[in-house]
Amino acid sequence: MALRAALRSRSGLSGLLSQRSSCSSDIRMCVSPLLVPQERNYSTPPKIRVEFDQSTGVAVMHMQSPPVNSLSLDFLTELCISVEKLEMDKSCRGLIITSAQPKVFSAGLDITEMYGKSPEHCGAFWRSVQEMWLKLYGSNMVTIAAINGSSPAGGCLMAMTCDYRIMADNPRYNIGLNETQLGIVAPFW
Ligand SMILES: CCCCCCCCCC/C=C/CC(=O)SCCNC(=O)CCNC(=O)[C@H](O)C(C)(C)COP(=O)(O)OP(=O)(O)OC[C@H]1O[C@@H](n2cnc3c(N)ncnc32)[C@H](O)[C@@H]1OP(=O)(O)O
Repeated sequence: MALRAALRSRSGLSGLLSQRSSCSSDIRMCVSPLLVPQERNYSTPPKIRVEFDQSTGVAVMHMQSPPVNSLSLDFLTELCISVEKLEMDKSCRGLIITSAQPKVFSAGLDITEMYGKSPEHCGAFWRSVQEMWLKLYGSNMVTIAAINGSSPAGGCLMAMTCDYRIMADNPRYNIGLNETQLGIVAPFW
């Protein structure tokens, strides 16, 4: 009940979704082995910003990777580490994922990760995709995708792994799986 109330409160969804076409502890990190080699590059701004409200137990994760929050290896690694850190904080019971970019929740997998890369990089990339949806789908937190923009393909996958999805009511925003149109076949898991 408290969580539901919290989600309706100022840190909740109404504010996030009202942005239609323009948006304007000490925890020891326990990072999965898959993520260890991918340390954050501190010369670039963070792609994920997390606001955790201790009083409500709800965290809001803002995806802020311009222009379209495409899911690159770096982005996914940062996202997974953020989820893991929140997961370890038992006072965090709810997670809202949303976009800080105008008009786009996430453009899906970063197309530039899919060509001209070494087999090792491709392997790491696809593992990070798998890690992302496993982490969100298996999370103990109540997870909500506040979809405040278009969310094709991998963006849709990310939303689907959450417990709840709420999408801004704007006919310009689309969501769905378009892999067949693109000629991409998701690898066997
Ligand atoms: C629980 C179940 C587990 C099993 C899972 C099985 C299912 C697997 C599904 C997961 C697989 C997913 C595959 C993919 O995700 S492939 C990526 C597919 N994505 C797309 O096709 C989206 C393409 N983009 C768009 O439609 C539009 O860009 C947009 C998101 C609607 C935004 O439109 P807008 O007009 O605002 O912006 P632009 O189109 O001008 O784009 C701005 C710049 O961003 C670059 N861009 C866009 N999308 C991507 C991308 N995906 N990767 C990399 N870069 C991207 C675009 O090129 C522009 O760059 P520029 O300014 O340099 O030109």
